[in-house]
Amino acid sequence: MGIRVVARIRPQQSHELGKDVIVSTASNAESEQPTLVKIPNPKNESEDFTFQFSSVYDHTATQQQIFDNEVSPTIKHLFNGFDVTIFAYGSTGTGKTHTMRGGKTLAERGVIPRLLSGIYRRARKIVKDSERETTVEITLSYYEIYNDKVFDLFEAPEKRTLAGLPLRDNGCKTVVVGLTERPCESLKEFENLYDQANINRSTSATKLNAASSRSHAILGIRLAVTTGDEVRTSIASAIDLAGSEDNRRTQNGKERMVESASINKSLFTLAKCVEAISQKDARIPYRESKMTRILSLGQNNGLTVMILNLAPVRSFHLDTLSSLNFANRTKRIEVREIENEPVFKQCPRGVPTVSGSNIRRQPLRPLASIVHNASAMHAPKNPLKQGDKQAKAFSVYSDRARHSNMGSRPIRGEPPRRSSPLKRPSPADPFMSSSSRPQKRRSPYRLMSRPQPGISKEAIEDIIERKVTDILAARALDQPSIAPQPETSEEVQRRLDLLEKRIDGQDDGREQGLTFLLMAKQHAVRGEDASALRMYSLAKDFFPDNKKLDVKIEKLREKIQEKKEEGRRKEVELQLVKPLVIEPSKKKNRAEQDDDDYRDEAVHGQNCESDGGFHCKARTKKQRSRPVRLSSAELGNEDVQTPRTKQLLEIVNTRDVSQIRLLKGVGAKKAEAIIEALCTGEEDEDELRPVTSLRQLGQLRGVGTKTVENMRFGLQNPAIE
Ligand SMILES: Nc1ncnc2c1ncn2[C@@H]1O[C@H](COP(=O)(O)OP(=O)(O)OP(=O)(O)O)[C@@H](O)[C@H]1O
Repeated sequence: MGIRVVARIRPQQSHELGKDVIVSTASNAESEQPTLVKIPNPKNESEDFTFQFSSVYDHTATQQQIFDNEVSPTIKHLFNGFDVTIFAYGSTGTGKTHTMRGGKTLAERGVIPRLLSGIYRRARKIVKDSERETTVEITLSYYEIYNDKVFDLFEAPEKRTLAGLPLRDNGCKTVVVGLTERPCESLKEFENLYDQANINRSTSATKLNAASSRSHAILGIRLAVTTGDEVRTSIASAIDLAGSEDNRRTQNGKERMVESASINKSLFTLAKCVEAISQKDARIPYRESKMTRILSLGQNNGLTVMILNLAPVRSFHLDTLSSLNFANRTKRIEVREIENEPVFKQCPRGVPTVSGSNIRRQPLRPLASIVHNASAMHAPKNPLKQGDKQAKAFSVYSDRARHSNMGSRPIRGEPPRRSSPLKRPSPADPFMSSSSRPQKRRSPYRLMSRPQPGISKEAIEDIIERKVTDILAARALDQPSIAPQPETSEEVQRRLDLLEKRIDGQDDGREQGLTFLLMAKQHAVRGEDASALRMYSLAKDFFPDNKKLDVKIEKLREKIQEKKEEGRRKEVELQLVKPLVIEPSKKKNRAEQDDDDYRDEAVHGQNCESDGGFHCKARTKKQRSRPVRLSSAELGNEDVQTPRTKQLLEIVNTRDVSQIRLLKGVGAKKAEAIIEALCTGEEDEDELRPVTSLRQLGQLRGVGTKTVENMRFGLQNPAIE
């Protein structure tokens, strides 16, 4: 079954009234509902391009209509175990967020709140009709991809790390490591969660949209329908993509430009993926951006609806044309109409359990028939109404019934799954395919037996890999000895699983280990020592001989222990000593410290003449308010450091935004940039490299000598202490 692409043309906005409307809709001879979008050829206005989609909605379409016709029919399939993906695509300011999220009034609510409302309604009905024998559990995750980094929208922005959440490949799909999953029992609860999370989403005003989404937002709704021992799980993904931007029109400033470049790059990669899929290329460049890595690897194994948002006016002409062309290619992608296998609560080992992190999905692939028919598609199949202008042949494609032979094709490394039982097409259900019989399962080896002329090297490798995986899977199923013993503890079982994966060569243990290391570092940077220790311990499974890791774990344990003891000691002290007693001695230390600083600066000032970049002078106490110029010795030499330099380096090496941002001339943004510069290139190592000299600090991207001078000078400010 193909991706269902529907177009929605938004109304003119107040500032567009009186402007030239160039996008129109039309119906073809067979249906009343418009299915065609018309737009003039920018090079020859007397000629129209015509694009055909499953449905087309003009400015009069209501939120209710879009939901009832395009989204509501997917709900029952979701409850039958099919994954559903609904995404809005279009250039900035065309109505994606309006369509997906919508407004606050009942009538203005968008696809997402309505979808949740429909899901809860159906869930209640199922539970009631089954007299509570069937239960439905709904869990939510919500994240954004901002500047190619993944951030959990259920977490407050202060908790974000610079690098964002890491991605991990898990079989055929990419998962976000460490994403919050929130059980959500009612629509009310959802509304609260969703509203709160949307505050965390990155939006800004641009010239083209007063509340422009600067990120791609992905809401995952996981459904687990349990009847007796059987659990049927499926996921609905509702995605509000950020809009592509022509920066000649946005007049974006520097920061918006960086976001815009990232948005455009990911959308360009999405377009390249779609192009590669429809060209049947062996390599689909989904790894070139996080958004495509997450999306193209999987959300499409089931039902997919793309809502193409368009603006009607001329100022969007080229953007609209480009979106229409993209949508035209997208609708040719076939996705497999396969439901998720139910699992059993007490399933034997070897049967995959379904959870957020291990549901297997598949990359988008074109059907052979689609490419085979590509040339036929170049000519419009649906005659236009009389009087309509003949469309440009190359831009019109028919959406009419095509069928897929892929429904029953087994997924690599997985037992064959049932294809959709929903086969009879009906106008009320746009997702039913044309065949009325359930498709037969096909042996995974059948593909192998047929000679395939002109087969590429990549295809051969792919077949070999599939064969090896099948054999390994078959072998694993034949080996009762590896079934778990009932008394095996969870921890032992986990370790056995990891070991088994490594022996089978099915998992790159190093990659997973590095992910744990990276997370450990992120926790350590945030000062969350206990979580860091847990992550390091998990990483240890992958690097059992790494002595450094042992030392790190040991040190962290000691640190946590010390902290605990310190805490206890402080508690006791607090009970015994008045806090005010501390103040005078603290002040005295500060004064002593200042004196030391001046003495050090005076000594090092003697070496200044040879330093081309920095000049320092011995100063008297009266000159304190002027920034201190630094000697080359101080800049580069780890041994010659004043207490203040040491203090500065210590602060920087905490990699703690809250501390670094307090330095003079730094602020939150620069602090983040400094930490990012410190973390760059460390992903593959298991050691944090400290900055050991001011010169090194000054060489970090975005810092420079002036900033170093300022930061160091600012240490006189008592606020730092
Ligand atoms: N169908 C519609 N009816 C009424 N107003 C609409 C409609 N579609 C969009 N709008 C209005 O147009 C403006 C831009 O819409 P929206 O913010 O949804 O665009 P967007 O595509 O999400 O933009 P960006 O990619 O920049 O986030 C908003 O003020 C929105 O209310």
